[in-house]
Amino acid sequence: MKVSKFGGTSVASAIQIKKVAAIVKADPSRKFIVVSAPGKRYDTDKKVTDLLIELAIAAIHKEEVEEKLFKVLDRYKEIAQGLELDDTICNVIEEDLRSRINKDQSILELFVDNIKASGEDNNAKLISAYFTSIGLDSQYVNPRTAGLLVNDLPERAQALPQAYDNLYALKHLSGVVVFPGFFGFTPNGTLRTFDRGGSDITGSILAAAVKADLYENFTDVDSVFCANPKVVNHPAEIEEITYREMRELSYAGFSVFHDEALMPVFKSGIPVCIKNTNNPSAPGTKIVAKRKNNKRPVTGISADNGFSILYVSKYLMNREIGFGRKLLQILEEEHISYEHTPSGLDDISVIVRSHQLDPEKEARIMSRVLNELKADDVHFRHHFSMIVIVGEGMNNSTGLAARAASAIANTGANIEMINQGSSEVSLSFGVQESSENKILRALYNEFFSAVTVG
Ligand SMILES: Nc1ncnc2c1ncn2[C@@H]1O[C@H](COP(=O)(O)OP(=O)(O)O)[C@@H](O)[C@H]1O
Ligand SMILES: N[C@@H](CC(=O)OP(=O)(O)O)C(=O)O
Repeated sequence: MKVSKFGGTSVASAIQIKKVAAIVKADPSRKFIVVSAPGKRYDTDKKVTDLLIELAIAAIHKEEVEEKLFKVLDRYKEIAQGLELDDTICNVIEEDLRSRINKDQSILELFVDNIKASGEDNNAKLISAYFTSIGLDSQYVNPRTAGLLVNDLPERAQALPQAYDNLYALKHLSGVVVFPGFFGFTPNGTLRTFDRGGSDITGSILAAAVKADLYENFTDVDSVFCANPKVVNHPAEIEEITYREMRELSYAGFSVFHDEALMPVFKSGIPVCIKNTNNPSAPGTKIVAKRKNNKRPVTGISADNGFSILYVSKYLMNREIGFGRKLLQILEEEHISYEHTPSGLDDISVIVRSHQLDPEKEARIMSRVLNELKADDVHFRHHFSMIVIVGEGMNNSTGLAARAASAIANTGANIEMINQGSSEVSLSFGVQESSENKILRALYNEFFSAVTVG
């Protein structure tokens, strides 16, 4: 039995949803269908989730919401018409959305999460109605009724252990189950969404809970590529990749699969297959515990921007017991998580995602580091990208860091930071954001050109 998740691009229009139905019909073992909100139909289009965020913000600011509401409703109407569904489903969706907008706004994150989640919730209702209309025995299942329990982190919820036992019971439902991705409920009934792109997480939780044989993740590309196809021309396809490699690459910028979606299936040993809704006969990419083919040291190279560096120097830092702990504690108290901490004898840098910072926070942190840690120098630098080279074979390969550094140097770009992950499956380079794409292309040429990918 399979859990099949269809991403935003796969459910963005009536034409796409017809392809989904054909895929589901073609294989009776596809019992659990997890769906996203309608995504982009073309490059400059807006995802319904983004339209819903705009709607929620307008409501919070007491602005006129009707126009924004109709932008969302029109997407569903166009889909319903293309699928030849009558008005009933659109009326259900409009009523649902209006009731969410009229909810209490005293806790803003709760209000926004509730509106955001309607994207997948209403799409699941619509897709189930369509399946039924074409004679496919199907039912929409609500995550609350099903017991998808999560902790109380707004926009970043995580499943609670109890969720897996609750969802196991869905195995006994008849027909195809259509399940909305992206959100769950706390034990006291509060709706919480996962991180953006989090329908992948729902699919993984469900696959682990019902002990699926395979978790299929349908998207708009034939496979996971060795590098972002929007930056590198025709990158090589990856046939098989380990959970560990995929998590490193997803976290560092491969937007095709959410990094947090790997843990539930990894723990249960359920293989994942990334497939293309527009070309379902293509074999796709398998994510597995152990790869057969290890002939190349590097499996993929990813890049992501939006990083800042906190630089701290103090003479004799190496002799001071607890300096690193105190520094990280200051960040902890500002609710900032960190990515890397490369250090020298008298200095340390902390790499953080820039979206966690603002000018006041930065000023507070710098002042505390100067006053409490008596640092000689402290400052923030912004607009950095992290380029990460990943491969299970890297720990047995000599000279790889030198090859990477020289490929980067040949682009004329400066390396601001190098970090070898402790697991030795990854090597990260901090570079200026403006050099990101040319470095990614140079590294791709260094490690992949003229090599057969297995
Ligand atoms: N290394 C990669 N391999 C494949 N796709 C990638 C990679 N890096 C970025 N992408 C992008 O991820 C996109 C698919 O992810 P996403 O837009 O989240 O799809 P969905 O709508 O199915 O959730 C692809 O269209 C592709 O442009
Ligand atoms: N719709 C949500 C969740 C999601 O997973 O979407 P997608 O499958 O389009 O990445 C978002 O845009 O974040």
